[in-house]
Amino acid sequence: MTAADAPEMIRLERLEKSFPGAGGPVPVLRGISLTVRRGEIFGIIGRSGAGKSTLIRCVNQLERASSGKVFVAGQELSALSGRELRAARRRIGMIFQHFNLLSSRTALENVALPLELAGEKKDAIRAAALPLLELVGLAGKADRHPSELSGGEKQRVGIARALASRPEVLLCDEATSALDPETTRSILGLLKDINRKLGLTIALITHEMAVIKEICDRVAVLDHGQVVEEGKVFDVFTAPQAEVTRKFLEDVVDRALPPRLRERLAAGAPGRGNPVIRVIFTGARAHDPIISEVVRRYDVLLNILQGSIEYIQEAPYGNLLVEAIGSDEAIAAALDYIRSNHLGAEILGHVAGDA
Ligand SMILES: Nc1ncnc2c1ncn2[C@@H]1O[C@H](COP(=O)(O)OP(=O)(O)OP(=O)(O)O)[C@@H](O)[C@H]1O
Repeated sequence: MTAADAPEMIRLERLEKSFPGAGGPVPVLRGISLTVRRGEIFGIIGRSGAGKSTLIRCVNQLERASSGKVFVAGQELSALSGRELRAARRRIGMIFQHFNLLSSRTALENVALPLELAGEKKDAIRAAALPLLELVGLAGKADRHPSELSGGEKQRVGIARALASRPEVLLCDEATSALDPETTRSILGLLKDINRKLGLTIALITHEMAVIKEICDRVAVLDHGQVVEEGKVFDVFTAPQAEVTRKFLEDVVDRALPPRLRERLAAGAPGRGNPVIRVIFTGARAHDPIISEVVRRYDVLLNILQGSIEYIQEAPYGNLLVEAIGSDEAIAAALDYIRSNHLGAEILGHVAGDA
C-alpha cells in the first residue's frame, strides 16, 4: 500500500467551475482541494451530476476551472497553455467509459496513435506499441479493429494507448461503467497490476462503491460539487461520516437491519428489554474470539441475529448484530470489555425479552 508520505502527484487547490445557465452561471465544482500521492490509486465517487467528469477533466485541463489551481508532478497546469500544456499532458494518460478508439484503425494502430502524434519514428512506434498490447493481454489481437473486439478488449486497447506516452498519471473516467461485472473485475485487476508494475498513479471517477472497494487506496466522496468525505478506503467503508457515503455503501456493505428485527426494535421501549448491539470488528481484531470471551467472562448471553465478514483492501471487516441478555450491570461491563478491545459497539435499540 502507498505510504501516506509519498510525494504528491496531483494537487487541486480550491477548484471552482461554473457553466453558463439560463439564469446565470451554474456552479458545478465548489472549492475542491485534493491531493493524490505518487503510486496511489485514488477514487472519486459521486452521484450523477455531482461534478466528477468535470473534476477529472480539470486535472488534464480538458476543462479549465473558473478559479483555483491544478498541479501535476509539481507543475502548475492551470498556468500553462499551448505547447507547454500539450507537453505537460503527455505525462497524463486517460481512459474513457466508451473507450474512444478510432474505428478505422487496428488495435495496434490505436495504441500507436499518441506516438505518431508526438512525431516518433515508425520503427520506434512499433517497438513501443506491441509490448503495450502484450502488457494488457492483447498481443494476439494487434490487427483486429475495434468492431472485432469485446468491450473489455476495447478498454484494454484504451489502457495500452493511454500508456503509450509513458505517463506518470492515469485518469479513468468511468472506465468500467459500460462493462459487465466480470469484465469490470478483470479491467480493475489490470489497472491494479499496472499501478504496481509501473508505479503509475491512478485517479478514477465512478458512481460504484464496488469499484472503489476493489482497487482504491483512498477515496473522496463528491456531492453537489464539494468533497464531503475523504480518507483511506478502509476507514471510509467502516466508519462513513456523510449521509451520501452511507447511501453508496448500502450497495456493498450490508449494514441494513433484517425487516423482522427492524419491527421488533420499533416496537421496543427505549431502555426496556434486551439491547440489540452492533459489534464492528476491523483489521487484525476481526479474528479474535471476543464474543465467546464476553460470554465466558460476564453473565451475559449473546444471541446472534446477523453477521457478516468482508474484506476491504484485503483487511477484514466484520459486522455482527447481537441481542444481549443479562442484567444492566453485566451488559454494561460486557460493552466496556468489547470497546476496550478496540472493537466498535453501538446499541441500536431494545427488543422485548420474550419476543
Ligand atoms: N459543458 C457543459 N456545459 C454546461 N453544463 C455542463 C457542462 N458539463 C457539465 N455540465 C453540468 O455540470 C454538472 C456536473 O456534470 P458532470 O458531468 O461533471 O457530473 P458527473 O458527476 O460526472 O455526472 P455523470 O455521472 O452523470 O456523468 C451537470 O449538471 C451537468 O449538466
